[in-house]
Amino acid sequence: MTDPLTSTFFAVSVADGVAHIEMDNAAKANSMTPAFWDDLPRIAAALDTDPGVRCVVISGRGKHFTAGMDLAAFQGIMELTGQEPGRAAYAMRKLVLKLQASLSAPEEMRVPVIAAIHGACLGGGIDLITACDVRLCTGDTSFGIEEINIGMAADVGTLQRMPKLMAPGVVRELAYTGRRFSADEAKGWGIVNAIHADRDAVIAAALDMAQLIAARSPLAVAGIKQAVTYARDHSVTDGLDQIATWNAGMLRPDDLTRAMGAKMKQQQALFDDLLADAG
Ligand SMILES: CC(C)(COP(=O)([O-])OP(=O)(O)OC[C@H]1O[C@@H](n2cnc3c(N)ncnc32)[C@H](O)[C@@H]1OP(=O)(O)O)[C@@H](O)C(=O)NCCC(=O)NCCSC(=O)/C=C/C[N+](C)(C)C
Repeated sequence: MTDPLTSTFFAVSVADGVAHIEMDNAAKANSMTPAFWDDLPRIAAALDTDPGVRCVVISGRGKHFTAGMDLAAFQGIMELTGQEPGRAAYAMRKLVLKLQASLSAPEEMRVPVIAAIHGACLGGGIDLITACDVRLCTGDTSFGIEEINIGMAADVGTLQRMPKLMAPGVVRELAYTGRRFSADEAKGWGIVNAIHADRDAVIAAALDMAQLIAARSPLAVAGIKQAVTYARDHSVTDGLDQIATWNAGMLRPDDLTRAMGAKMKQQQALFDDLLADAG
């Protein structure tokens, strides 16, 4: 059977509870080829069902995080429009839904995903990072909702998730104009948590954060991820109801005892993995 972590686009490694997914198409600025779209959901699903994985870092090899959609592949997509209009529209909708599912994969994982961003982060790159839990970047990162510059509205997550992460008026400006924006602007708007000196430093910081998360109760971390995403999409009242039900069912005396016992002794608590099939 083929290893689900094997990919022509990504290099994946797992150590001490942290998975590192690296985009590895550096010669083309990690532009998103068909292998990106096919492999990301498969890799995310495989890591998510690995009980030993407790946090994920995603980064890019080479000079850039990602230049977004591979423009050569995009030409191929456009050829669909040469078909009978109804069928072409049907096929295009199906394709966009497939691309959306790929980029929703980080959000749908039980474990947090941290994006370590450097260089260019354009177009599909913004879709990708807005589906992650946490974003860190380098001072030289250049972001852009680039789709308007190729004559289209972003359609795989940016316009839906980004206004929930920062001021909608600013998102509109960036999406309408397609102007690139800096790391300082991104930090000022709260879409990135911190700026680091260079690629090595941002990846090291992301891996350090991932280690801290990996040392926490994986059940509690999964509960937090689910609650924050639920709260984003529902009212406060519904969110409070959701977390009450979650904790009523999922709060584990074992984890509480271990966490509190270790805290009293100023030690690091050790928590059991989630079951392999816990999803
Ligand atoms: C700023 C960029 C990314 C990098 O600039 P640079 O000066 O550092 O490097 P260079 O321009 O020489 O690029 C290195 C090689 O990478 C190739 N490249 C770059 N971007 C792409 C791309 N998007 N697709 C394919 N190949 C790309 C470039 O041709 C060089 O290859 P060679 O050495 O010539 O063989 C700068 O490259 C840049 O601005 N790139 C364009 C970015 C762009 O317009 N991206 C599209 C964004 S729109 C999008 O993502 C839409 C998504 C919607 N959806 C998902 C639904 C399709």
